[in-house]
Amino acid sequence: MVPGMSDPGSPLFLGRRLLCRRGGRNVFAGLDFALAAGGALLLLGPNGAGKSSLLRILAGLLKPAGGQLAWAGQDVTEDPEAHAGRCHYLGHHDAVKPVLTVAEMVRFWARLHHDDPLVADRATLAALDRFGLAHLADMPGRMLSAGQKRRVNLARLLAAPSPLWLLDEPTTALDRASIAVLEGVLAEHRAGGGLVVLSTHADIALPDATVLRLDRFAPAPEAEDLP
Ligand SMILES: Nc1ncnc2c1ncn2[C@@H]1O[C@H](COP(=O)(O)OP(=O)(O)OP(=O)(O)O)[C@@H](O)[C@H]1O
Repeated sequence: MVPGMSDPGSPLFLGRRLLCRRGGRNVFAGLDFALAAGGALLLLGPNGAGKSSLLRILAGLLKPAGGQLAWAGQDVTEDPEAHAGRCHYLGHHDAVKPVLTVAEMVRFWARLHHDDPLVADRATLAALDRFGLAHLADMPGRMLSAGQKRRVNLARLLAAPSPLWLLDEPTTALDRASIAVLEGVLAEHRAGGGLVVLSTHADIALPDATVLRLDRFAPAPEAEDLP
């Protein structure tokens, strides 16, 4: 069981009447969701529908123009640090440092999470192994391919466990075998009570996920948007 989880079945992470406004325009409005431990939200919709914006709102990186977000019944704005501590947010850009090796980057995350360096090192090795990166452990970030960089980012999900995974198009640049590994990792995270919110334009197995089509929450054009 991931630390910080409540009983399976009861809603743990809730969004109510979320309104997203960017660049002076409403992107989506009236968006509700409820996720219990082990639950998943699959965000779909065309380019510009607001998938990345919603993920940034859920991570606390972007303030919604309206609505509420609650974790275990508490508004997340009451304790933003606690919320940041329970999220793993993976955006479009891979946080890969050109001069650090694969192992150094993953170990950085593991040591943030695990106080005992031996435990952190074990978690690093396990994460590298799971994402097929063990043979690249000593390779600097600048020499990695796009898919290898993406796998380094995904490895931190395992190296530094957290209950809420917010993943923006995580399959980008991954080959089919790596997508299968990711699918297995997501399933294990959920089986342990973890939550997943994931946007994608590709096929990925996320059994029993709640599907949110962001374009369905597009508000009617505002007066100033009309020609
Ligand atoms: N930094 C920004 N400033 C202003 N508007 C923005 C900004 N980033 C995104 N937007 C706008 O917000 C809307 C939603 O963008 P977002 O990136 O959330 O969509 P998306 O569904 O993730 O798209 P894609 O499938 O292309 O990744 C778009 O109309 C976009 O132009």
